[in-house]
Amino acid sequence: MRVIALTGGIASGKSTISRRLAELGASVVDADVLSREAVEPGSPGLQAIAERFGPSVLTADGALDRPALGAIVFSDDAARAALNAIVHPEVRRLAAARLAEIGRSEPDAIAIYDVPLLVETGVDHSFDLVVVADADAATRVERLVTLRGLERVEAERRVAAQASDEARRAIADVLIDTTGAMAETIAQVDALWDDVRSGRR
Ligand SMILES: CC(C)(COP(=O)(O)OP(=O)(O)OC[C@H]1O[C@@H](n2cnc3c(N)ncnc32)[C@H](O)[C@@H]1O)[C@@H](O)C(=O)NCCC(=O)NCCS
Ligand SMILES: Nc1ncnc2c1ncn2[C@@H]1O[C@H](COP(=O)(O)OP(=O)(O)OP(=O)(O)O)[C@@H](O)[C@H]1O
Repeated sequence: MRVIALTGGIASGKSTISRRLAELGASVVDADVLSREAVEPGSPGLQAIAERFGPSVLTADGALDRPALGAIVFSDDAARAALNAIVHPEVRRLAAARLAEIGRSEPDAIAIYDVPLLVETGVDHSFDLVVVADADAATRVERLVTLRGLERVEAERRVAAQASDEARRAIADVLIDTTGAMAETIAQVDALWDDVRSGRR
């Protein structure tokens, strides 16, 4: 099995890329999905969050109130670091387990680990290739405002809570420019897939 890490800032187009790679035959593991599993009702992660942030970050039925917690952690670096310290070790554990499972059941698989915070959490050497979805910060803010309905200030906070474009480019083996037409993103993904399948990458 080969494991390709796919990273990029918020609204950079990672989902578009991983969806296309899945269509082409890759097995995708998504850190955002795992981070939701890590805080399911009844999980130690959710309990730790409730202890650190108090009952205002829980909904009436005891689940995580994501907008409430987001409002806290995207405007407070210390709060975000505390949340990361609770959630990220569990995400890492779940990702390792999922990838190991894929490796066992499909030894020839090309696995994609879609991980928004690869720079922030530290790149180790377990990836055969690092692919970065590359859209500049201004484009990402614009997408968050126009496509996801965030207030501009909120969008800017989220972008500022992440690594810089330069830091992500510095770890990239392959850059996919996601600022053009959708078809151009797809064409770059298809070319990458051909390179990986044929061993050129
Ligand atoms: C703060 C939370 C509750 C907000 O939930 P919400 O549903 O609004 O956002 P969602 O989880 O879908 O994340 C959307 C995007 O925000 C960005 N983001 C999320 N968490 C963080 C973080 N801690 N630091 C920087 N960016 C982040 C990522 O680009 C992510 O793809 C949630 O993001 C969370 O629990 N974050 C901590 C876990 C985490 O780091 N997840 C991201 C990668 S594993
Ligand atoms: N050329 C392009 N390539 C990729 N996405 C594009 C392009 N042009 C516009 N978009 C839009 O930009 C948005 C990118 O969002 P997407 O959910 O793919 O990003 P993401 O990196 O997965 O975000 P998040 O970190 O929030 O999970 C989508 O709404 C997509 O339709």
